[in-house]
Amino acid sequence: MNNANAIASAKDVWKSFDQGRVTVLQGASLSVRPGEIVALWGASGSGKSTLLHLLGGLDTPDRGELQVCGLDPRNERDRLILRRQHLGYVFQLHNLIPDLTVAENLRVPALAIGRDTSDTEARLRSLAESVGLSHRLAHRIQDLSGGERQRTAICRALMNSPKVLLADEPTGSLDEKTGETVFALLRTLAERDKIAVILATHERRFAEACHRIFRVRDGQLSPL
Ligand SMILES: Nc1ncnc2c1ncn2[C@@H]1O[C@H](COP(=O)(O)OP(=O)(O)OP(=O)(O)O)[C@@H](O)[C@H]1O
Repeated sequence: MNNANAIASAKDVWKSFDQGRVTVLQGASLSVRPGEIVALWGASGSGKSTLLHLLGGLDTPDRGELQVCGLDPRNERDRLILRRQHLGYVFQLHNLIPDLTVAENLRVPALAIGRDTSDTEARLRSLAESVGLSHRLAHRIQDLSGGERQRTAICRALMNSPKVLLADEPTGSLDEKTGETVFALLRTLAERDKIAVILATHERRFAEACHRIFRVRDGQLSPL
């Protein structure tokens, strides 16, 4: 693929932990276009989360190049812009604030960038509607089902209209049917809103339902 069309890319990325004793990524490369959902598929411990963390600027590589929305996640200033405006994260454990309501959780990212209140309210209502959560906006997270929590987490990740969504085993804590619903939602959002979704999963069936699969093995990524 022509890297010029990539909204996110990694080139020959290396990452080790424990003063180099554990080498996880050994020349990993990928590129992702807007509107596609791409799977990082591999066994537990293969380095899927590590790569997502590097792309999201949550950690830095030992070497190699990274690009997300034309910015460099290795650079502190770019990282801040990426986190606030261009990137959304969805994790296996949703990381929502349990005592707050769905609507209150969704306001958090908008508050962080000082978004206008009426704009925020319109956005959260439209997102909640698109994932079937309109009737839950006033409910606290702790009173929701696992699937509803994960759908809330997806909405929260989308509040600031990111161009790239990093999803780390987002279906991992859900039962089979709910997992499928959440996955289908991510795929629809990618296609409808032209968001690039990078999905880490060890489940082959979800990987196969993505537009493209990168197998993560021996520290490298190979397209399947
Ligand atoms: N901060 C860290 N310090 C030391 N080792 C780490 C650290 N983060 C990750 N690792 C190790 O790197 C390897 C890859 O971890 P990573 O979480 O990226 O794998 P994964 O493919 O996402 O696995 P899973 O599917 O189980 O989440 C593992 O062996 C893990 O123990």
